[in-house]
Amino acid sequence: MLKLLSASQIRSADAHTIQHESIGSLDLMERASNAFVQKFVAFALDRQTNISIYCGTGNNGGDGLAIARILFKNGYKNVSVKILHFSFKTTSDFDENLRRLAKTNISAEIFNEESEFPEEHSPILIDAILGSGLNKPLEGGYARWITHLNNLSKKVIAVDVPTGFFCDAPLDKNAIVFHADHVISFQRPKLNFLLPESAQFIKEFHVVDIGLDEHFIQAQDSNKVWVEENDIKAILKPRASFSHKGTFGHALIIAGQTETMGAALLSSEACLHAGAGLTTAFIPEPGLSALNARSPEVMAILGDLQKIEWNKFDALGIGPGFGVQVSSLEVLRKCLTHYRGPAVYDADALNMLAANKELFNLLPENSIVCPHVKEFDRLFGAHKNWQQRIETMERESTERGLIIILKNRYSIITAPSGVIYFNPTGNPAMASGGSGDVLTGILTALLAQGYSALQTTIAGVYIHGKAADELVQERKMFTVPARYLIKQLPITMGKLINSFA
Ligand SMILES: NC(=O)C1=CN([C@@H]2O[C@H](COP(=O)(O)OP(=O)(O)OC[C@H]3O[C@@H](n4cnc5c(N)ncnc54)[C@H](O)[C@@H]3O)[C@@H](O)[C@H]2O)[C@@H](O)CC1
Ligand SMILES: Nc1ncnc2c1ncn2[C@@H]1O[C@H](COP(=O)(O)OP(=O)(O)O)[C@@H](O)[C@H]1O
Ligand SMILES: [K+]
Repeated sequence: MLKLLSASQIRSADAHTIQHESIGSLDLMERASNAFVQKFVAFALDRQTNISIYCGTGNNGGDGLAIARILFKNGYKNVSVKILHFSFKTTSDFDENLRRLAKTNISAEIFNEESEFPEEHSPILIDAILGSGLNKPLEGGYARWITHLNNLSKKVIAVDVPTGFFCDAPLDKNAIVFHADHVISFQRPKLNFLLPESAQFIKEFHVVDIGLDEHFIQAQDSNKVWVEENDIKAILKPRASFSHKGTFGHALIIAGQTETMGAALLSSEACLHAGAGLTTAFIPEPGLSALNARSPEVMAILGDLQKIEWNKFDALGIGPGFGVQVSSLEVLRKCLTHYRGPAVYDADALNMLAANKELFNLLPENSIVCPHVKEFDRLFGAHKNWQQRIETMERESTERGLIIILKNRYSIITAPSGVIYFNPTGNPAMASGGSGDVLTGILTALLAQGYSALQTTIAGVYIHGKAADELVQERKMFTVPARYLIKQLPITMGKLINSFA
């Protein structure tokens, strides 16, 4: 897991690295600029392309000057620099890079706040005006210039952070920000990149390593972490030689109504594919032939609550397509009063918990709840922004001992320990009904196999997104309907098993 840092912690990591690694700040800037260019080159632009680099006079601007020089050295001969000299203050590394730039043939023009906007013929703009040093919303000359540059509708690649974009403070949707097609950011993703409010400012971000001291970073006081593939490899265990279906637990999926039987089929089929030893689906009778036709491996209990032997099951997943009518509520109540094992609460189970707060208070510790944003707000009340939601889930997880997954592009997981996990996998090809039902199946399967609730959640959310990423990257699928996701699960999980663990 990688600790996520605030802008000021990154600044400390910069300073620490400079102090303890016998590297000067200028060399660190050169390293950062080289890392930027290496990523930039991978975009495979024609080297004849005109590129305008807009620089401020701080260290982000210093990066921009160094990037101009390094791009030029890499064969990009049509690079020009425009310096927005709006402040008397310059940093020494900016000054030194300006001296270095003067020794090249790269054209550089200087503008002040009142300057007329120059003609802009380059299709590519690099934003090195302001970076993580932003300390207040843009106004005056910066606001005027950024509004103008946005109106040009060029391709924009930002250095570290787009100008005007706060890394940590809640984003204002009316903020003036230099809209970026790509951000090439240093060392760590910034918190706000991971939240949906950033989408109006940033299309895609990339993180490049600039060699800051990782021991120092990992020792910082931050409760936010970025999950990595190795974390999942450390969780998932290979299947032992003499194992049998009993080894991998019996999962009960409670889902589906006549009109939403698909949700029950998807979640129970996902449970099967994610490795539960036995899967039983509690469904209404009209779904039986569909279940048998689709997943003959899955057993069924038809509609009658009395038939459920609660202590027979090692894991429970309840909610997908289940409805919120009286009979469903009765089943949910029975789960909360009669079942003591690990469980996943999703979809309609969450809607019923939202409407019946006394039941929500019965959720045992270490239960997993996995709302999407609407379910989340139904459960915990309306929120103004995603940072508020993170605060709520952190508080609810620690106070109630729950594991909460707030599903999104970068799904957020909070644990009773107070740690907040950000999941890196997943993509917009998954954005269609049924994807969440698959996640419930995966989580229930992992619980049945004996993984702890936290291990289950971190691994399950990762595997879910990773399966979709593989289908998009390897099979070039434009959309990933849930049933394709299910078929991919054993393959994705197979790749994540470390057989020497
Ligand atoms: N040694 C280091 O600290 C390194 C820094 N790097 C770069 O340095 C950047 C941070 O540099 P700086 O701290 O110099 O800051 P910036 O270059 O982001 O900003 C420059 C200055 O502008 C002023 N400012 C902030 N918000 C403003 C606003 N709304 N209106 C007007 N002025 C405003 C502040 O005084 C700030 O220090 C990073 O984003 C990264 O690009 C990299 O070169 C890596 C190494
Ligand atoms: N743009 C996206 N990027 C990454 N993951 C996505 C995206 N859109 C949807 N997903 C994932 O798909 C799932 C959708 O869940 P949910 O909204 O509950 O769907 P449903 O209830 O229709 O099955 C979540 O796990 C979510 O993280
Ligand atoms: K920038």
